Amino acid sequence: MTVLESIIEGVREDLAVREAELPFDVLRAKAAKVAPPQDVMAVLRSPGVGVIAEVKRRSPSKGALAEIPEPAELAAQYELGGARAISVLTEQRRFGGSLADFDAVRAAVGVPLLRKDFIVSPYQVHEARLHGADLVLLIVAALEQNALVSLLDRVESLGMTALVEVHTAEEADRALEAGASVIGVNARNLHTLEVDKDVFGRIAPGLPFETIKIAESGVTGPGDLMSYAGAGADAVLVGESLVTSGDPKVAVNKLVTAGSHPACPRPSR
Ligand SMILES: O=C(O)c1ccccc1NCC(=O)[C@H](O)[C@H](O)COP(=O)(O)O
Repeated sequence: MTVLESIIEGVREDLAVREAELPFDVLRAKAAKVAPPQDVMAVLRSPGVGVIAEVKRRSPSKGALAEIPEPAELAAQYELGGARAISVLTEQRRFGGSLADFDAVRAAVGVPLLRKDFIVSPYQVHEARLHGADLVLLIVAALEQNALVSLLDRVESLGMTALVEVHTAEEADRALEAGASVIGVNARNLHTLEVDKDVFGRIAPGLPFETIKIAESGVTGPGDLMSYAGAGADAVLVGESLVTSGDPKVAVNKLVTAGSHPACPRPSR
């Protein structure tokens, strides 16, 4: 079993518990009453290379990263530093996240929020909406094509935006066939955990100009942002280097400053 398969096995077990506690129909009805999501496409198309800053306590690849006793405080620092959006990991077993973290962050910041989890069921999409998500991650490697199409449609039917994550050219083709408008190219192979920062540069130039392109993982500072920008990134998604920085506001702001510098190559939208 690969790392991704084992994560999903745990996600399905935890999901079954939540479904038993709050039936799908009740969840859907509650989610329908939540204030509508933000126009994430407009935010992601704004000038400069954006930073999506992640609340990430631990990971299968690195183990414990940061305690983050107050995710709301971390997120507020990200927002003050200029993050364009914030990603909150809600998977508990491997990443130490939760929907309670998501709620705390939602209450603390105004920027769009990404529910970063291993979404395999419509239940999780409505759950994301119930908790105020604007963006939902869909990982191509975790989904059969029919499921990808149907979850993407569901995310969009609820007014949210799907960040469709790929790691290979074949997965990028599947994402485009499914109708993805925002594609994240993850440098991390979720089966082996190997990080290859050149993957973005191999895949992104082949994507349509109008597709929003997000470079995920392995960003350690402005140099990485600049090189992802040179390969066509509209935004970078950063976790580890921010949560371990000691000063997340400054660390985000260094990236934001690099992404808005006139010398930073970026798509003119
Ligand atoms: O981070 C991991 O080890 C990991 C392992 C298996 C599945 C997903 C994983 N991470 C999710 C992410 O995509 C990253 O949290 C995100 O791109 C930020 O990456 P980084 O800046 O390298 O923390």
